[in-house]
This record gives sequence, structure tokens and C-alpha cells, in this order.
Amino acid sequence: MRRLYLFDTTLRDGEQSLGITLNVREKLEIAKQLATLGVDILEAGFPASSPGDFESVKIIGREVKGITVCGLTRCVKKDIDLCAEALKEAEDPRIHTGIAVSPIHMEKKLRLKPEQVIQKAEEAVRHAKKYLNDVEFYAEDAFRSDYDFLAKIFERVIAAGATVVNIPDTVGYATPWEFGELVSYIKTNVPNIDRVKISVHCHNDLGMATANTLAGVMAGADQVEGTINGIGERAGNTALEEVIMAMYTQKNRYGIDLAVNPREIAATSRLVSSITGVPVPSHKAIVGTNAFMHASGIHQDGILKEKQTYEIIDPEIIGVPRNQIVLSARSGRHALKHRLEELGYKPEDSQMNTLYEEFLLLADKKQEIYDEDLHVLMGTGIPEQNGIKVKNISVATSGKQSATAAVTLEIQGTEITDAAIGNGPVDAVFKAIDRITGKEVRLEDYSIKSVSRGKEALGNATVKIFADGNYYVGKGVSTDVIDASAHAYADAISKLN
Ligand SMILES: CC(=O)SCCNC(=O)CCNC(=O)[C@H](O)C(C)(C)COP(=O)(O)OP(=O)(O)OC[C@H]1O[C@@H](n2cnc3c(N)ncnc32)[C@H](O)[C@@H]1OP(=O)(O)O
Ligand SMILES: CC(C)C(=O)C(=O)O
Ligand SMILES: [Mg+2]
Repeated sequence: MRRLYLFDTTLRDGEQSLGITLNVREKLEIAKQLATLGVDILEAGFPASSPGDFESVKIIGREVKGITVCGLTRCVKKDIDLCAEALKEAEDPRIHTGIAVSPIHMEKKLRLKPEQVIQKAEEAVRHAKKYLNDVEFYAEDAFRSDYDFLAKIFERVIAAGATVVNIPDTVGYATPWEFGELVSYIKTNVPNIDRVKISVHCHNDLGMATANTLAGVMAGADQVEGTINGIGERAGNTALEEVIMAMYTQKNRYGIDLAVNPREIAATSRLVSSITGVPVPSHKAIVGTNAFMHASGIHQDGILKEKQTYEIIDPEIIGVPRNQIVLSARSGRHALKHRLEELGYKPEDSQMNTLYEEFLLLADKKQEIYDEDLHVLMGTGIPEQNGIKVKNISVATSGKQSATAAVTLEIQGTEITDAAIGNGPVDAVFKAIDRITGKEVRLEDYSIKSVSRGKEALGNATVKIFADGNYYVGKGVSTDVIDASAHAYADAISKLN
């Protein structure tokens, strides 16, 4: 069996998605789940980018063990010094340094001659090696580079001590057969390439990131880079869950071994979506809510006769259980506990009474309780309301005219009420919250979607605000959309310093 290493960059390239800014606590929570999933390398951030990113890499390196923790740098000494400093307490640290190698990037962006680029690359790798042994070198925009030049720069960074060479298709321009050829070219034309690991890092601009990554693996790559749910710069990165399951379903055919636990895929996807505020499309491969649903009669008939007629993956393998018990207000604690355990939760007996009371309150409003409701009940997706709690809302609307909202918030133990007029009830509620908190924020995005099913489905509101030069995402869940929206807005504001 050939071992394939999984390099997760959800917290670095994934966080480069427009509008995502995660704080240290949020990044640490995702990092711990990625370690539970079993990725081999976790790229925690770009320490030179901001004090917040530095802190995240430092804390993840300190807290998350049993995994390689990596930080990104440019071929700039100051970036490398900061990265090494941030990784000081990591058990198994890696510096990921590199520079662009395509003619357009070297000439127009870096304004450097090819030989100067090689020198910077060598110096950066040598400098990083002063701090630690494991140094990965990325050749940004490798796919659009001159392959002889690419081979030359890899030869020189390997001589300087690189342990991994990364071949990125930075702008997602490759097709699978071309990308496979590139990896083969590097394998056969770079002296001493067998001393290092080859990594592939693909972007999804043409919708081919996963296909290109697999072509790279078939051509001999040892490591694949990607993000959970495929989030990332522009159209995103390779979705790691797709690579994992492509390998898993084809394990016997290709003889590739991974260290991951596929049962954690669904939970990891949910956590990343919930914390980043980036929804997973319902038809998304592997982790979309419809990925294991069968809608049309001929398919349903086939599935009932033999699951494998239309199902290439047993959903339980990725942690999506087949639902056998229908939960309602008539269910008891045993049924609730059984289903929660099937979903992967481990409720303590002492928690069950409170959980059951909350369950009954929800079940009285709904005919049926679905798994999505239970995830919300268990707190996955319900944000902590740090400091600001929504205590009461009353809204009056008059047809097409403006709406009035009175809102009571509890801020650090004190209840404050105020009212405002708005262009519709949600706007009125947000304006009342602004009056109470006195914060200057700009609403960037607002969406509400159902997170469960049925007439009384839970509404999941996501609010993105801009304040103090940063974006903040807040979430709120309730059977009442105005209430969910108010919680989401208060949650976003509570993240401001
Ligand atoms: C393909 C990728 O995903 S690469 C990673 C992208 N991630 C990021 O950019 C992280 C967020 N970025 C940042 O916080 C900032 O851009 C910083 C801290 C990295 C740099 O900020 P600044 O010093 O203000 O530079 P700015 O971003 O405006 O310009 C980039 C500079 O780095 C140079 N540069 C770009 N890539 C590299 C590299 N890999 N190695 C060396 N120099 C590089 C550019 O040529 C430019 O140099 P110049 O100022 O001499 O023209
Ligand atoms: C920094 C490198 C690895 C990158 O993200 C890219 O080239 O896409
Ligand atoms: Mg990238």
C-alpha cells in the first residue's frame, strides 16, 4: 500500500475565502476537529499576516498534538522568523515557504529575474532550516511556469534542504491529464526528487481541483493539499472530503492508504460551515444534505431492492446515519438518547433531563424532530452569545409601510430596552440593537435558511457585518425568523472588541 499524506489548509487558504475572518477560538475548535478527522498536516495560518494569525498558529501549535502543524511564509526572512517563533511550541512543526515561478508572476508581480527568484527560494529554505528540519517549498503558479525552470528551482531548494516540494495550480487552470503530466515531468527530471515528498495543491476555477489532484496522485504525488468543503480563494481549493472518499472507495483498485477516520467527515464539514458561515450547497459531493437522498421513483425502487444500485458510499461511513427512529413529542428519553448516540454525541445521564426538556419544547412546535434539529439542540451551529443576549423582541408591521421593533438585550448582566423604526421588521430589529449597543457597524450580508424540515422548521440566520476594518459573522437559530435574525446580529456584534 502506498501512503498518501493529507495536508489541510482550511485555516489558511480556506480562510482566504472572501469575507471569512476567524478568531483564535474558532480556529482552535476547527483545528481540534481536523486532528480528530486525522489529517496529517494542518496549515494553521500565515503568521506574518497579522497578530491574530500569528496567535492562532501559536495556540494551535501549542494545543493540538499528534499532528504536523505548519505555517505559511513568503521567501522573506521576517516572515520565516515570525513563523518559526509562532511554531516554537508545536510538537511537529513545518515551515511552508515559497515564491511564484511563472513568467507572468515573476515579471509583473515580483519584478524579479528568474535567477533572482531561485536565489530567494534557496535563501528562504536555508533560513527556515536554521529553525527546524521540516521545510516545504511551494512554487506558486507552477502549472503556468516553464517546466525546465520549475525543475531547476526544485533541484536547488532540495539541495538547500527542502523536505517537501509543492506543485500548485494556483489559478485552477489545469486539466487532469496535463496536471498528471506535470507531476510525472517533475518526478523524472528533478535530481534527488526521491529524497523529498511531492505535494499537489489545486484550485477549482474550472471545477477540476479534485480531478487534477487525483491525476497528481496517480502520477506519483505523496501529499495532497485541500480544504474542508472546498472553501478557499476565489472558486476554492480541492475539497479534502472528496479526495478522501475517492481514495476510500477506490482503495483496493489503487492501493492507497490514508490515516483519516472517514466517520468524522460529516461532523467536520458541519463545524467548518457553521463557524465560517459559508453554507454547503445541498448537492455538494459527499457533504451536501442531498448527497445521500433519492428522489425519483425508479431510483427509490432500485435503492429499496439493493442499496448499491444508486449508492456508491454507505452514508454511515462518513458519519451520516440512516434514520430509523422518528422522534416527536411522544418520544421518551431512551429514544432521544439512542438517536443522539447514533449521531455521534455522548450525552451524560446527568444532561439528559435538561436535553429532554429542551427537546419537548421544540417537539411541541413541530410534528417531527429531524437530525438537523438535534444538531442544533446539541449546540452544533448555535453560537455562544458572548456578553450580549437577546431577551425579548416585539415587532409591529403595517403592510407595505415601515416596521417598528422594541428589543431588550442583556449586556454583561444589565437589561437594556430600546426601539427603532426600520424598512421591514428585520431592519427595525437590527436598528434597535444598534441603538442599544452604540456600535457603528455596516451590514454586509444577511441570509436565512431552514436547517431542518417541516412547517415549523428551525431558521438559521447568518449575518455578516463590517466594523473596525474587519468582517464578523454571527449566527442565530430559532423557529422564529425574526428571533433567529436578532440572535445572529447580536452574535456578530458580540465578537467586536
Ligand atoms: C497563492 C497564495 O495563496 S499566497 C498566500 C496569500 N496570502 C496572503 O496574502 C496573506 C495575507 N497577506 C498579508 O497579510 C499581506 O499581503 C502580507 C503581510 C503578506 C504582505 O504585506 P505587504 O508587505 O504590505 O505587501 P503586499 O501584500 O502589499 O505586497 C506583497 C509583496 O510581497 C512580494 N511577494 C509576494 N509573494 C512573495 C513571495 N512568495 N516571496 C517573496 N516576496 C513575495 C510582492 O512582490 C510584494 O513585494 P513589493 O512590496 O516589493 O512589491
Ligand atoms: C501558497 C500556495 C501554496 C498557494 O496557496 C497557491 O499557490 O495556491
Ligand atoms: Mg492556494
